[in-house]
Amino acid sequence: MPDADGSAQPFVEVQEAPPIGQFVPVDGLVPTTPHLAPTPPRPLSVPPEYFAPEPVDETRTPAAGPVPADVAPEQADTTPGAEPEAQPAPGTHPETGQQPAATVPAPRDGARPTAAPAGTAPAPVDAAEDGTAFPSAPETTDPDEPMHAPHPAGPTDPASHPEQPAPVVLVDADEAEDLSAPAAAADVDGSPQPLLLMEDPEDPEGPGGDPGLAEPLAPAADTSVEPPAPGYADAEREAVLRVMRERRDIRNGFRSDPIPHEVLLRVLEAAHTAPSVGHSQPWDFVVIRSAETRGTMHELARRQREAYAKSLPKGRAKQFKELKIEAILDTPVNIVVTADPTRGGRHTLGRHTQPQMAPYSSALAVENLWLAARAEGLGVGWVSFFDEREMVRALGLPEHLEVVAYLCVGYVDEFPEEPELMQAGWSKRRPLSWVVHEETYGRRALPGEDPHDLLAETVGNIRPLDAKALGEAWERQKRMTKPAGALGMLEIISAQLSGLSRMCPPPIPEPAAVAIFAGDHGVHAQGVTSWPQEVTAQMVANFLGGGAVCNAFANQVGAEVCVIDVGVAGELPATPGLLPRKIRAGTADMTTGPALTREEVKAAIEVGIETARDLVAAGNKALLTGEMGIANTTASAALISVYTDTDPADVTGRGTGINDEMHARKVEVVRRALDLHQPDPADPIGVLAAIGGLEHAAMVGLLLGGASLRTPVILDGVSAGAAALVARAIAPEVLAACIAGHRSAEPGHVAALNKLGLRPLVDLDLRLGEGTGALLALPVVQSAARAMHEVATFDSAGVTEK
Ligand SMILES: O=C(O)c1ccc[n+]([C@@H]2O[C@H](COP(=O)([O-])O)[C@@H](O)[C@H]2O)c1
Ligand SMILES: Cc1cc2nc[nH]c2cc1C
Repeated sequence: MPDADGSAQPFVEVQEAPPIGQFVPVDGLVPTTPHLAPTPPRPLSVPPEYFAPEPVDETRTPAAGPVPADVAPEQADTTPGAEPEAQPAPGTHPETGQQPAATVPAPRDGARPTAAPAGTAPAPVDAAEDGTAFPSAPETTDPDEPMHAPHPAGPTDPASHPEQPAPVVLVDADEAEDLSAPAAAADVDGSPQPLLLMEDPEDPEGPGGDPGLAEPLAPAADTSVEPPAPGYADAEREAVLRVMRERRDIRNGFRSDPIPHEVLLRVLEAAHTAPSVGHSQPWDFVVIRSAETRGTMHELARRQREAYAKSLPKGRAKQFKELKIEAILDTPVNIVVTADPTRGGRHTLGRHTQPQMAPYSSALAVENLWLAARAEGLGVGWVSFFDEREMVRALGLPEHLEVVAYLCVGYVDEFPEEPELMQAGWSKRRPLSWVVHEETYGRRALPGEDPHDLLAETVGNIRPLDAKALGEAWERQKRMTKPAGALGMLEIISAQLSGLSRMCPPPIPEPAAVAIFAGDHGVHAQGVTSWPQEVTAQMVANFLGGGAVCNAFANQVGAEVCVIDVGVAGELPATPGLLPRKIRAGTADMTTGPALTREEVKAAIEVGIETARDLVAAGNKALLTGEMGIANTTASAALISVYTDTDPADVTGRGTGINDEMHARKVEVVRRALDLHQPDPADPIGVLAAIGGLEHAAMVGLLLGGASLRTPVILDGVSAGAAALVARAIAPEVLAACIAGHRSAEPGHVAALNKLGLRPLVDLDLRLGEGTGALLALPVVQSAARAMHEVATFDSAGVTEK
């Protein structure tokens, strides 16, 4: 198939060469399974504006030799019953030529799912091996290092192949990248971002507040005459930066050596020079050495620890159990840092409108103390497992004081290179580029760089599966004590997880979080559902209260439930667990005009990307899609009709349950909307704006965000399927991260999965949404990864191979 410029695209003639985890229906061949054979690289089918020019990176190793020889060729040789000219079916096991035993449910339209030929040309091996699934500086401990640029593949006009016949590059023929690289790409549609003006941050000290600068501020110097005040010499500056970089919150490895008085004095003096609101210096430091007092405090912390552990999802609680969270008894000195909110009297400068400036000031004293302690070789651990009032009483502190910190201080065996919580896999460091905004919130740019578009940056960081890790996964499966191919689809999933994470065995996808995006739909006015619109908000309250099916399933599998209001019509009260990210209060009626503006679509996609970032940075190793939105199966049907080129009658289902009359109307509503907008599948943002929902757009963002962070995303039902089609139109390689959790009873979902070439793991006629099908599939995915870690090899177990 020629590209827009007439040049031939590799693979396109290979029908639907499906990405990993995919099958493609082609008449005559059953069953179908995902396909992991490496395919040669091809240009990305992504709009050119998604990519910045690739800078030359001298440090990159050129792509090396082919994938282990047995991966692709064996498939071709051993596929049983193949037509002479036929290529092996996708998902054919590279070792045995077998396909998983489970059959794929036949699409409801009667088409039989079949295999597509695999692209079998050897793929170059990914040269770098950083083994880091998270994109923040995998090759360096500095998260703020400048980062690699977007994928070097040349841009390709998506309009040239609007149906995206899935010639997706599965295997990363490129290099491992530091995904925190700022992508200096243009805005997706070139439209300017809305600007918000921000005030300058207030100086916490107020004018002239620093004790060392007590004189009134001099008028600004004439820079043409006087040079500015000097900074520190290079070595001194480096020492200051080093102490900040190497400060750690220490819980392990404390020693009992006493701290000399002069050392502790220097540390407390440093704390006492901290900036403070209105120069009020609201802190006091209570130095505790007594074993009895420390014992009392240890007991208080132990009780709080238990209460916190009980509040955690099981997946997290398991991890938490392994963590040491305080060293009260292991350290010779504990220091309580307090804030006196009354210090300085009622007219304390700067505290008038912001009373919280008093404890903030004491927190700055804590940081000073911490840095000075690090420079002395002293470790500090800040313990916050206390009920503050309980602690005030236990320590006999004056009742008007606030406790800001309880610090455990002592000499240590060593200072870990990374925060202990990172080392334990509890969390990940957020790159600096995620948090620096230029002038207005959302215009992300590091100093000296042009602002970059979040969507473009995310798309630029999505990579195909890593060939080396994929090859290692197949090799390992060959050596595991089981007949080759005996784990069927799970072998494919575990290979996908290896290729995605670039690690073999892959990380076990636990803890996991389901992100439930909630939004309302203007098309509700057309009578396409029998449920009132307010049920969306009511069900959100139910999710947050823990009373919905998704909560029961999440409890069962130990996942966290995270609810995001991206467009609920009504106001939702602030509640723990709810992320208020409303872009607008429901979409407009797509039968009378566009459902959304392009800007709203982009904003909702960004909500999804940010959600992925937050959940992954918080330590989640799998993301699950969920949604809630009365009438959203109408929008899903419209999206699926566009991306599968199927008549609305074949992809419009009964959603929450409707009678024949309402169903006929729903089909006509979808048809009318498509007639009105004539959506162009090559313009995914435009498609979402015309007929999509806010939760669909946010799920697109979650998928892209998850893929860019090399984190698996388990898809739920019909709306997730619709979102995956849109996400693939934006970035075909997004499918490397996607796992179809289940098959919904909605006919559109089957069409979507067929088009995506994804095989669902669970097929139980569910039609609920809210992440339930994805949650049921989670243990299957986790089992696939765990088998790679725990199953013995023929050698190690002394089992004879055949
Ligand atoms: O995920 C599915 O496959 C699915 C199938 C049918 C219904 N739903 C849920 O039901 C709601 C939409 O249904 P409806 O009939 O109001 O369009 C929405 O909240 C979805 O989460 C979800
Ligand atoms: C009760 C109810 C629960 C849901 N969960 C997801 N979509 C839903 C729709 C309804 C109507």
